This record gives sequence, C-alpha cells and structure tokens, in this order.
Amino acid sequence: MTLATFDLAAFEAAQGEARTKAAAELDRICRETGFLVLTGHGVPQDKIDAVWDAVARFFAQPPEDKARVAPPEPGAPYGWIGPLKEALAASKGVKTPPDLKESFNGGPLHMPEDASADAVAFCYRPTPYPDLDGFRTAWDAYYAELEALAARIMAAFAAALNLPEDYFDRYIQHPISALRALNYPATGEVAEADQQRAGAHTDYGTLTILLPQAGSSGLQVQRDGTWLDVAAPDDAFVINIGDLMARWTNNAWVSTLHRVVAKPNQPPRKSLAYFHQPDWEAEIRPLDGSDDYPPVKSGPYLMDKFQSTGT
Ligand SMILES: O=C(O)CCC(=O)C(=O)O
Ligand SMILES: [Fe+2]
Repeated sequence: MTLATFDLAAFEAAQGEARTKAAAELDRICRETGFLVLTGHGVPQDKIDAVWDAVARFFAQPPEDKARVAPPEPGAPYGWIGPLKEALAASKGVKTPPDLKESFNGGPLHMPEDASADAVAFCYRPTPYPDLDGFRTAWDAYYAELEALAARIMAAFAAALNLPEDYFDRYIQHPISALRALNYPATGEVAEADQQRAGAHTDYGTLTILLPQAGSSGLQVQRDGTWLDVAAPDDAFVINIGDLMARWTNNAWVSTLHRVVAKPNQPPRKSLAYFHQPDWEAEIRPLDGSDDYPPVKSGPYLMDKFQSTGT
C-alpha cells in the first residue's frame, strides 16, 4: 500500500486556512491508518549517514563482542539484544517462536535531577555504548535530532486534534524515548511457521519514527485482516501512532498492527526505530474527558509492555 505523505515543514510554514487544512489531513491519516510518510523533517543527511555507518559496524562484530554490551540483567532495556531473544507478538498475548532480529537499544541522553527511583531503575539506566570509534557521537546526535523532530510532530498532532499547538509540551519535558537499531540477518531456505523477523505488534508509546534501510522491504501493516507491504520511502521517515496515543485520543486515532515478515532467502535488512514516550511521570487520560480508560502513568505503562516480550 502507498502511505499518505505529510510534509512537516510545509505545515509549519502554512498560515490560516492552509494550516487548518494540513492539520485536518493529518487528523484524517491518524484516524484511518495511523501510518504516514513524513517529509520536510529537516534531519541532516550527514547525521543519518553517520548513525547507519555506526550501527553497521556494530552489528558486523562477532556475537561475543556484541555481548559485551548486552543488558546487565533480563528485563533491562538498553544494549544489545541478540537474535531469538524477543517475541513482539507476545505483547498481544500471541505465542510465537522468537523474532529473528537483533537490536541495539539506547535511552534518554539526560536524566532530570528529580527522576524518581523507579524511573532511574528502568528508563534512566545508562546505555551501554559499544567501544567503537565514533559510535556514541553518531548515536547521540541522531537521538537528539529525533527527540527534537518528535516534539515538532507532537505540535502538529496537537493542531490535528484541535488543541493549542503547545498542548503536549508539558508532557514531554523529559521524554523517555528509546532508540533501537534493528538488524535482521538474511533468512535461510525455510521459514518456521509463525516466526517473523519482527512479530505482529503495535508500538507502545505516542509515535514511532522509523527509518527502514533504503531499498529494503518486509514491513507490513494489517488492514481489514490483510497484511499489506509498506515500501521504504526515499529521504523520508515512516511515522506511526502507538498505543498510548490511541488511548490518549480514546481510540479516535489508531495504533495499527504491523510486523516485519520473514520469507525464505531474504537479504539482510536494517532499520532504525525511535519510540517516542512522554515523561515518566506524565499522566495520560482520554483527551475527550471520558473515563473510558483510567489514567496511566507513562513510565510504568511502558515498562509493563516492554517486559512482556522477553523470551
Ligand atoms: O524494522 C522495521 O521496519 C519495523 C520494526 C518495528 O515495527 C518495531 O521494532 O517496532
Ligand atoms: Fe513496531
């Protein structure tokens, strides 16, 4: 399927009626598919190139070198999570063989001084950076760019929801977003039934900024029970709504089921996924004032979801 495109820079430059129209179009996309292609993002190409180079060098290492930056204990969120260690479908209560991917994960670049003990014990754990030339610089630079981009998207989301454009600011002073580099090794002759590169899931947070490797395939979204291929766009990100945003909008916006499908004899594939998540303490309750969902605290909500997928 071809995803709708939203030009963020054009929206930000638009005034009056044109701005209202662009916001309404964004609202329509978020209601219908919850997935879009984002252009006009402004993330410099040299920072994107540098992080791709860094993660390619990381994944090319032998497993024993990658294991030096494995999470210090099961359930800790950051570092190298090797192949067959996670089954994303488990977050939906579906039991499948583990996902074929490996990942490297990093957390927030700064910790607020008043971070609570439970936040420190989960999302503010230090990222165990690999000891590779320039890795940390490239990783952190990309993370910082995407944190700023996510705040711009949240302002556009506020406009789309007919809220003041700074509405979400108070919830994202210290977002606890995670950046995940994914590597899907080449697949073999036969695929095990129900085993995917990344099993069917929805994302947990507000929005995900995904950068699939150029020219790669395999990302699929489910529409009316059918899996549809999403191509990797050129010079653009794929954005999708997560569960917390769906909950915030009382399901007016959709957090769409997606996966990375495994088929026999696929070449390797990489992607970068930035999972945007409001401040640990942020309380999310439906914007329409209904009590259809009880309030949830962003941090513990994320932690529960994350810890449901370990194998
Ligand atoms: O690698 C991809 O293209 C998507 C990965 C994904 O959906 C996820 O990690 O949440
Ligand atoms: Fe996802």
